[in-house]
Amino acid sequence: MEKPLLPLSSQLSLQNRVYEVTLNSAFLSWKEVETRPKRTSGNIYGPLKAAGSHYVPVCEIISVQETEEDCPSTDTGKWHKVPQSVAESNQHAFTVCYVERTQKHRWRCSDVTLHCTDRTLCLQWVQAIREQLSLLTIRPKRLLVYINPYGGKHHGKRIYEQKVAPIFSRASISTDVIVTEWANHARDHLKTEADLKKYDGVVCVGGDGMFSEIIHGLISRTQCDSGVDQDCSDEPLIPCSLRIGIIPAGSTDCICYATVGSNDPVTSALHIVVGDSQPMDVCSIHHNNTFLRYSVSLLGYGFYGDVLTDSERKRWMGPARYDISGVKTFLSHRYYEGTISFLPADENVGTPRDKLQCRSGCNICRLPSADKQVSKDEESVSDIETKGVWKVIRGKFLAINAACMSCACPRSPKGLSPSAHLADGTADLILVRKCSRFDFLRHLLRHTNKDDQFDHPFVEVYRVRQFRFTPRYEDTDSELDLREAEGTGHKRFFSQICREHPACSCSLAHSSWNCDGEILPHAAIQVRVHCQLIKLFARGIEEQSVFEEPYALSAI
Ligand SMILES: CCCCCCCCCCCCC/C=C/[C@@H](O)[C@H](CO)NC(=O)CCCCCCCCCCCCCCC
Ligand SMILES: Nc1ncnc2c1ncn2[C@@H]1O[C@H](COP(=O)(O)OP(=O)(O)OP(=O)(O)O)[C@@H](O)[C@H]1O
Ligand SMILES: [Ca+2]
Repeated sequence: MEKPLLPLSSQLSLQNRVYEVTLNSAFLSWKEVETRPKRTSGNIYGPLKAAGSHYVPVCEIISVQETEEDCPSTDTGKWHKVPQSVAESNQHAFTVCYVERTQKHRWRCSDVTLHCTDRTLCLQWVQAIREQLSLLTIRPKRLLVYINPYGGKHHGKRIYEQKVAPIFSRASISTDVIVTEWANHARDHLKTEADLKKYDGVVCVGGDGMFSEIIHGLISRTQCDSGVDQDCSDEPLIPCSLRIGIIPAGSTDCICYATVGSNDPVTSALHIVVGDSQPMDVCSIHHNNTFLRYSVSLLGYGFYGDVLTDSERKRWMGPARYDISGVKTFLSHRYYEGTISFLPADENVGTPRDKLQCRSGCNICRLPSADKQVSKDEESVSDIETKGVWKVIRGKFLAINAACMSCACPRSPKGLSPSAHLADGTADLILVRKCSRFDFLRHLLRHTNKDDQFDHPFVEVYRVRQFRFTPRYEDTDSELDLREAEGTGHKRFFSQICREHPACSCSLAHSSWNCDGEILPHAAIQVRVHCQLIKLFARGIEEQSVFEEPYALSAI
């Protein structure tokens, strides 16, 4: 058959009606054609413009296939009706499966079956659409999939088999699937064993912890292959080339929620199929000259560290463990003392308190950042950063949180820092100073509604590129306190501090860092944001209007 020329246009039938169907390099469209008599022109029959017009961008078509009439279709198992009308009296049809947007940023597979007058025309349409799809080279063809069978409510395997695998096979994506057998199985496999050249991407089925395993495996492998020493906190890291997909099946799923807008497995699978790409910042965390971990979502000391420590003992409860531990930690009302020093970001990346939220195609994330200027100006990242002025804050805190992105999740739909950006090379540092239980509750409540959680006198927030934290008990500047602690025992040391603050009923204690849901072994840490170190199969959260009025005719 000859190569079909574009635009291709034919009158095809759909549900007993005739449609003008057109394919060009950007869209597949079908518009109803009426064959009722034109009143103004007597007995002449002619097409009238009908209301129902549909436009599907070619980049959102998942697949096309010839449809066998009067027998079950191969992938849906549904029986097609025997054509009744004159228009459908022929048996030749093809089905186009495409992305449809529904509520709350969710995507669904939708399909349309168009009937042709003869088989040649039908094959011409199938060939033309397949040819356009083959030009979309950004789409993955081969994926390496890791499933954590124990994440969230332990539904990972079922979610993958029932909801995701059928979509991948419809889109002709081949997969190698590994169901993990122990914690860090996926990380170590990626780091040392996996033949990454075979794949166009890596997919994890699980929660934020499982995603963390994948990035640790991929980032370490990339640095190792390029001879970069991860222990050296000043050395720039090499970005990973493989994209990562997340099929949410965890307890928080904040990385999926904040990059796609929902925690729906079908939506995530479709973002993978269409080959979306969303760069993302990653924080590296060091203790002196030892690399500890990477973080992409929450790095939290104090409240969120304690919630995590307590919740790890309650893993058997599933996602509810965080709420139980959250209430318990809230009631214990512990505060922590220490010093935070940080390098503020340039003003052109906005501030955590502006209302500019990171959305699909975000302009802030497209700005050249200090990190990206490095190759142009032949100046190292550390040269640029040392020109900045470090700020130092010492005090008593209920929580110290760093969010590399919004951390939006079902528990907090706008997240810990609603205006944080996915790929701007900065993190938002949120300091919640010691305050009453009631005030802290007001602050927490604002994570669940539209009110500004930073609009409290005891909350400060800074956009930073690097920061350091030293808890008071490790702070060499507090030598007097330390000597006192050594000489008389920690118990007396802490009780003395509490006596100094009789008005507040909180108690001073040591906490741990919650690093994307993992506990860090050190409290004194150095953190640096690496701009766009990884890429996800996502596009950021789409503006609401994109799916409310998908493709207004005036825009085409
Ligand atoms: C009054 C209601 C207040 C609700 C406040 C909800 C704020 C929720 C903010 C969630 C931010 C999640 C950031 C993402 C962190 C992930 O990298 C990590 C791994 O998945 N998840 C967690 O650490 C899991 C962290 C989960 C934390 C849950 C905290 C729940 C606090 C409940 C306090 C209730 C006080 C009630 C007093 C009577
Ligand atoms: N086969 C396995 N057996 C035990 N643990 C595993 C296995 N595979 C992965 N893990 C570990 O399970 C932990 C939790 O997994 P995951 O993040 O998928 O779920 P979650 O903790 O319920 O969700 P979230 O991280 O979103 O709160 C991760 O730290 C991961 O390293
Ligand atoms: Ca960021």
